[in-house]
Amino acid sequence: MPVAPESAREYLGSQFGLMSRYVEHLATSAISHGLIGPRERESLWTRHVLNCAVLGEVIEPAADVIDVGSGAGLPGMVLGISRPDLHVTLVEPLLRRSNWLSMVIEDLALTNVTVRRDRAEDVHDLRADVVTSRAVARLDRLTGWCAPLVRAGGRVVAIKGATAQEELDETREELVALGVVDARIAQCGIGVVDPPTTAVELVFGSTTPGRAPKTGAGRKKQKSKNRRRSG
Ligand SMILES: C[S@@+](CC[C@H](N)C(=O)[O-])C[C@H]1O[C@@H](n2cnc3c(N)ncnc32)[C@H](O)[C@@H]1O
Repeated sequence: MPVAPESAREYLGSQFGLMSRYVEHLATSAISHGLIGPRERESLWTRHVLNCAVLGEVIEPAADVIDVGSGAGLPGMVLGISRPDLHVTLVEPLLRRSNWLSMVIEDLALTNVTVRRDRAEDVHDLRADVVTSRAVARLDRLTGWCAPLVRAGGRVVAIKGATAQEELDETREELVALGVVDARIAQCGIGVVDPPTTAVELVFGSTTPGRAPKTGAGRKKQKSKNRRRSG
């Protein structure tokens, strides 16, 4: 099994044992099922688990979290394990991945993590204080999917690489149109992971965010529907 760095033991405290079991699943069945590349095996603890666990630094106690595009549970499963106070829903559309996630939840007996097999944009009945994601889509597209899942005053927290600021600058207009009232970049895990994890935090206003405005054909369809209704 991949050897955990000392910082993992210190950082995770009482949750270290459970996280080690999750890493065992990542290093075995997640690789054999093609959810994680075999070359990632030696860096599971640093590039994946700790990189995601430190995101907990910007998530308030007992928050409801939706993780969009969880894949092998990154960052959602890691947050659910490292922070048992959170209630986490993993949204993942692919059957093989969502089945694997359910199997891990059962094996670890996690009562605060559930899986929803769906695309984020097709989820209409869930809202959370924080919507997380890593490596799923560019910020404007991702926010279009995530905004309807955020409670009024809540946040999207997306792990991004070194280009976070550039992506934020390029998409600012679209983000404002989607209801974002404040955007900032957080460095998480200073002294725990090197480099620290860069996260973009998008704060939504006090009114509930809606779906992305319809364009072209969608708008026309809606107009003619309205005409039929009023006629
Ligand atoms: C590159 S993987 C990243 C997985 C994981 N977040 C990580 O960092 O390792 C992207 C994941 O997003 C999922 N995905 C793609 N489109 C999605 C959508 N519209 N809604 C939710 N998940 C989506 C894919 O199935 C895939 O598991």
